[in-house]
Amino acid sequence: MSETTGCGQSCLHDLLYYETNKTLVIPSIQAGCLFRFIQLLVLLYVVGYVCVVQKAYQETDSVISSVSTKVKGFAFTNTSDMGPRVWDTADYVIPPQSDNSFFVMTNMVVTPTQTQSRCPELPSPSATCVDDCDCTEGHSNPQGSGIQTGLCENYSTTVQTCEVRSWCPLEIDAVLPKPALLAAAENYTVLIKNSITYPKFRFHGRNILPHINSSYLKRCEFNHATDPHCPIFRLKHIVSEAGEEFQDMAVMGGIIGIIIDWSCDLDSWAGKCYPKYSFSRLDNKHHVNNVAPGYNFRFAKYYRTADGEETRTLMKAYGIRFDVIVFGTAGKFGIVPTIVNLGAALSFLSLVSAVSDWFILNCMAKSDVYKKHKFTYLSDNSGTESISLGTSYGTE
Ligand SMILES: Nc1ncnc2c1ncn2[C@@H]1O[C@H](COP(=O)(O)OP(=O)(O)OP(=O)(O)O)[C@@H](O)[C@H]1O
Repeated sequence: MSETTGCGQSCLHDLLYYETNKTLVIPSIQAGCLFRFIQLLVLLYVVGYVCVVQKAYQETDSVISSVSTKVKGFAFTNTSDMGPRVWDTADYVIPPQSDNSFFVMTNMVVTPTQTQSRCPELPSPSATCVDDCDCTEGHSNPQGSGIQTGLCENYSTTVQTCEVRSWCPLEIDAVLPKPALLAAAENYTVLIKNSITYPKFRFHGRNILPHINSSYLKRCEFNHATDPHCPIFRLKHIVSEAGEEFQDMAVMGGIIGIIIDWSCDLDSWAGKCYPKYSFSRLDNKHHVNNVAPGYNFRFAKYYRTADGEETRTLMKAYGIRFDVIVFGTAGKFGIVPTIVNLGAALSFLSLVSAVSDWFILNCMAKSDVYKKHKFTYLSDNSGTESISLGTSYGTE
């Protein structure tokens, strides 16, 4: 009981007694060096990392951007389906314009003069038949080509398949042209127009920089080393910068990212704000898991024959979709972040004496002597110190 009372009293005293710092000068070169070294580390952190690297004195804003693109170039094909044919931008850019991306057709499977009629389904385990009982009228397989009529017909002299109501003749895409039909697409060029704004700082920018004039625009071509600000890019160059071979990619198609980085320091002393371009393949190109590779879709062009019958040319288009990805954060000096971050960083300075004290009181040879002088307890009634100040403890 008395022990509890004693502890309670001492806790109460600890709580109510006033503690104040006193300065203890330790004439130790070792302790002094340690103290200055930790001070230097904190200062380097504040100046080097917080101010120079992090630029914590700046306010920041995220970019808002708009993109438009225009592809140019020609390709020539001579196939049995289409005969000799020149392809220009209106033929191979599908759709003609879209948000932040453009698709360039590089390869295709063309099925001309399809009409609404009946024809035997392409041979597959689910479509082959022996007689009409194997086919169900009205049945359709999403992987198939149409709606079954319920009849079993000769597909060839050796194979019978269920007849379907569909656009006939059916598309056969088992064999893909290799090299790609529009292999010449590697020499197409694309003009990318990109306007950005940082609303907080009322900053507006364009990737067609002020020093670019129309004659330069007509002849320039982007190159990291020689023309890093030219907004016209050769497709082959984009794909090779993304680490891919254009002709390989042209066969099955794929997706490439054109990344425009507008990260800028808008302080007047920091220099101009220019876009930085980089390129990367975005779709899966995993060498092991290479199921369903590439990028393709179908579209058709519809006609009416002289006798009024509707026909169409079906295209299965393979190609490269280029996604233009714009990102960036701008920073500019602001008084509020400066005060807040500097205050937070400088509060680390209080760590310096804490770390030094710990080292001196625990790791140094005379730590017992230093401990005695570090804490002085004044007795209640006499007002004299329990350990006298000014005790000599020698010099190291
Ligand atoms: N893909 C491209 N490759 C090379 N130059 C291009 C490309 N797209 C546009 N240009 C050129 O860049 C300039 C600006 O193009 P913009 O589309 O603004 O003007 P335009 O007069 O409508 O172009 P055009 O009629 O030649 O398509 C023009 O000189 C244009 O010829």
